[in-house]
Amino acid sequence: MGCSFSGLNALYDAVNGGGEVWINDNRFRIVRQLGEGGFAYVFLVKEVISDPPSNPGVSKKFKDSSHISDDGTYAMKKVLIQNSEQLELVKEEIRVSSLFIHLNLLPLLDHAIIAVKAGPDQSWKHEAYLLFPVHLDGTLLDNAAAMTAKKEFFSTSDILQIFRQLCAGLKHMHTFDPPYAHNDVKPGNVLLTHRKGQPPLAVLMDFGSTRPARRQIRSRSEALQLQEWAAEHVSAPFRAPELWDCPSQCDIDERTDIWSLGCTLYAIMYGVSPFEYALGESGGSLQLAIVNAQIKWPAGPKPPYPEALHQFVTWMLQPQGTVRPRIDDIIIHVDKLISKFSH
Ligand SMILES: Nc1ncnc2c1ncn2[C@@H]1O[C@H](COP(=O)(O)OP(=O)(O)OP(=O)(O)O)[C@@H](O)[C@H]1O
Repeated sequence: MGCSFSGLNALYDAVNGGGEVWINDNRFRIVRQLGEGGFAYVFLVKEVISDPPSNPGVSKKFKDSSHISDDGTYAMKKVLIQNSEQLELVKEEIRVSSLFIHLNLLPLLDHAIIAVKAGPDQSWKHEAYLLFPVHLDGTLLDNAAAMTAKKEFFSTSDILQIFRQLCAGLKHMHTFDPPYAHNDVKPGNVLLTHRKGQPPLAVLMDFGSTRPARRQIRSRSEALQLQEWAAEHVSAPFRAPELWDCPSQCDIDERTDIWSLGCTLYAIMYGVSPFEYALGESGGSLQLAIVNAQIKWPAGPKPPYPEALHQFVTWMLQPQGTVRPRIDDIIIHVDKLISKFSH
């Protein structure tokens, strides 16, 4: 077994062959695949209730959670672990995901790491299973792409309400003790749920790159180490300038996320990060466009977003991290825009 199998086969192989998986004391039936990432597959699963319950109350954390779904469906992420470094990364993702409890941050409900015999040499490999509430309306990226295809756009009011919720989730992380940076804020990491008569619910997910935010860089080698880490963990079009070209003497903080937040607000409006847009079809260096904070706005009458939103994005895309606004400043400003543009 390994990456050559489809996710579903791998899962059936790994777990007793019946399309079912146990996570600690709870049994789930796999309904379908929802998505996939680098080394992960995400499935829609439905809890199988045994009669009588096999071991009631043992998996306490999950059973006590306020996120038990009405119809027993959840999202289960299966992570294929190739080596000890990946095992440590998954353990860190599990640790960090368990820290935050906030309406706009996807909670980890339960998890299990198992060892399986795999591959032609039947060597031992690890697999991790992470259980989350499911959001079936897709990510902000999926929604923006579907709308662009239909030549539709989010209203200014919906954009501000979605953005406000992301800020609320990030504020929880940025004001944690110690403060955490999400490090991968982008439309593909925001799950949306449409609600009748209300703006969509926005939930920030994927804490695989989340780390304590504050780092003191005091040498060339520390700067290079940070750049290397960022190249692997922070999506390039949304990555802050100081993570591309880090000075040998500097203090990095959670404002790397504010840069990504600015790119995300742009992408909710125009479908791509501002720096992907700046490069256009002619190509060029993404890094150069980012460190020069080269922002271009799509021309044309549609979509008709107010200039105040453009200025808001430009404010967040301040190339110098130390003078970039903090999440509290952003929230004050977005609340003002909400009262101005929402009716
Ligand atoms: N709770 C959920 N509800 C519905 N769909 C989900 C859920 N979690 C993840 N997905 C889907 O699965 C996809 C991959 O999930 P996720 O981003 O957690 O994986 P990843 O391996 O960390 O991805 P990446 O390589 O982009 O970092 C998401 O883009 C989304 O489409």
